[in-house]
Amino acid sequence: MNPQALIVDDEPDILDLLSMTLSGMSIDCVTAESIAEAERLLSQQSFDLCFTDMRLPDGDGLQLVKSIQATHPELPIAVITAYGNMDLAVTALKSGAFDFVSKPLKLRVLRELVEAALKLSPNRPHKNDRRSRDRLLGETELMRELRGKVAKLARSQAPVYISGESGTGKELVARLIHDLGARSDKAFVPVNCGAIPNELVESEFFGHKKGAFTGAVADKQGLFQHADGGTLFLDEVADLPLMMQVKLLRAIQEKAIRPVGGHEEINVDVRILSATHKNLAECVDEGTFRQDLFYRLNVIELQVPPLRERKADIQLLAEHILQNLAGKTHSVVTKLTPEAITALQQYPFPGNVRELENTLERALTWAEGTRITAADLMLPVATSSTKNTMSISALVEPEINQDLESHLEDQERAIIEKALNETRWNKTAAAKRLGITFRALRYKLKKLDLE
Ligand SMILES: Nc1ncnc2c1ncn2[C@@H]1O[C@H](COP(=O)(O)OP(=O)(O)OP(=O)(O)O)[C@@H](O)[C@H]1O
Repeated sequence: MNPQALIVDDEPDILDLLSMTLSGMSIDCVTAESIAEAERLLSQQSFDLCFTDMRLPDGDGLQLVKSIQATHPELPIAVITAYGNMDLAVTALKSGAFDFVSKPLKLRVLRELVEAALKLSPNRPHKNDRRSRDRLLGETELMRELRGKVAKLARSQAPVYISGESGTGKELVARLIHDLGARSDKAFVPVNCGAIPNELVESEFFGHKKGAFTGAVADKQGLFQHADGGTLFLDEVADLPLMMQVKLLRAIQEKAIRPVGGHEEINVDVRILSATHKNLAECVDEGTFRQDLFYRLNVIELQVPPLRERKADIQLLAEHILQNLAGKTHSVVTKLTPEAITALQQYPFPGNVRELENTLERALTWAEGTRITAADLMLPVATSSTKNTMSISALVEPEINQDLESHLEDQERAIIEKALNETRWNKTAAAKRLGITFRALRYKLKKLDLE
């Protein structure tokens, strides 16, 4: 049987265009001219997809989005909005619409939307639930809730802004949203926005034409093209230079990009997920992040809680990490003594799950036999503060005869070395722990002769 679509609209032109396009894709269409008629049809037969106009004779499309959320949460519903009415589109996405299309309808956009919607078959969530439980571990209420939200967001095309401290699992969450959704057979492209030098950022995102600048020896595709049909994950999005923020906003709005040195626009169909460990709303207040872009990225915010708020999951996570490490080295799984587990549960983990991974990997090198003791963990003495900052208490004893500047440099060097050691010289992770950009860290490494 062909997939069934319900189209709710009272404009004959739109009805015709939609019916023709969908029929061309072997989809059977049933039309309704009002919310009441749509609800009657929904109670009588099952549908695979629904389109609704925003303005209907007996109410607005949002009403229908909400009632379908309540009665048929598995049914993808797309809203048709007037050209340029982004506010309404965003509200619809927040209310649970799968996606939106603006008038005048573009056939390409319509087809992509329909294809994505049809990939979400109603019996997928159960399978998904097991899959996400195996990857995003945790049995605390917080983690169950998070997995529920991830599964729901995977069924939508809405941009999601993932907030949370460093190392909490934001990228893992983004990957899951992609893998459980309709775009999973296309690429998931993660990009660390803070790690791209300013002068290259535009060409990294949009690609360039041969000869566009010195060194552009051949045409090159950008990240948007790599992610076409899939998902672009903008990690550390707060670090994006302002000039690039304007261009990114345009690309998202137009669903098109122009390579550096190119004259033609290229259509792209990309779902945008973003994250940062910074407070993006504060960045907007401080003027370092554009409000309009924030509004477009943050259609839905998903918070990943810090590890210290889900201590009951620490043991489960630790055992899983040790199992993985044993698998990598083909050795017997090392166990934690009860004291070691207690020590882990009492430590605030400012670096969250990533710090737990690093702690256990380091402990393995100290552990004797197949047991990790509390001492092997070498956890820093917890400071009273549980904030996501490092303890910098007396890293380097000041020399009386030292001038202030070289003393500060020594302190800086010691803190940076500590962060680098704790992140196994992963500069991106170290920069995050230090609360500075990748670029700033690179500069400091050079200045302090640490490279
Ligand atoms: N709930 C979890 N279950 C299993 N592994 C997890 C979980 N949360 C995080 N991890 C692991 O912890 C590490 C850090 O996670 P991830 O890179 O997703 O964090 P992040 O919040 O994106 O960090 P950053 O802010 O530094 O970019 C990864 O190896 C990830 O697989």
